[in-house]
Amino acid sequence: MQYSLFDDSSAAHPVRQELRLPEADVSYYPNWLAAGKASTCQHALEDELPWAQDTIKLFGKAVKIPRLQSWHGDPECAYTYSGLTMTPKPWTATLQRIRERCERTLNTRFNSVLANWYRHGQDSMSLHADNEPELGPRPVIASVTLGEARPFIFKHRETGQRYTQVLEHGSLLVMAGSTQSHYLHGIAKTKKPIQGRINLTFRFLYPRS
Ligand SMILES: O=C(O)CCC(=O)C(=O)O
Ligand SMILES: [Fe+2]
Repeated sequence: MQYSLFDDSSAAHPVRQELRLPEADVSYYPNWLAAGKASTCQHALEDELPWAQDTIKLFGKAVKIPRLQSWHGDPECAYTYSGLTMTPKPWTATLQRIRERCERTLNTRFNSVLANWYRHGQDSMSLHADNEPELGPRPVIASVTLGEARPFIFKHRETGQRYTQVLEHGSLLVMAGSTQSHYLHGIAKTKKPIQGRINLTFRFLYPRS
């Protein structure tokens, strides 16, 4: 597919908003990708990735996750998520382009990405922290939204205080510092009739020693 994610000036100096969450480091970049490019990426990823509804173990029972997923990365990355060990599939052209753009905005490296496809309002992700040992103690997690806007919920682990940031089409949310130590995050179900959303969370995994 012929399109460039790099030929617009907004890529070099995207507008950044700092979210006011105590004991966290969270930034939000609205319109990080222009709407047309974000839609092109969304539809390319729908076709490109080998989406699957994976199964996790919940209290000893096999349960299908309420969304589709696909995990991609450099060959040395293997990742355990809710008891499910995944070996990464190779980067596709669209994932690689978005990865490079994230790396350029944040001046950091990512070696893997978890793609999530929330097909409708009944697809969700329960509250969790991205705190697997492979991520290290203060991971930088870059989360790109393509498609329907969904509220992203933060819940402080000690106080229980909740914060919501609606993640819009083409936006980038970055969680860094001690965010994962102090907060859980997730995407709730909704009864509203809504369109699909693809979310990409780029991570850097340290090899297991
Ligand atoms: O869909 C989202 O915005 C959240 C995804 C997420 O938290 C994850 O993949 O760990
Ligand atoms: Fe997460």
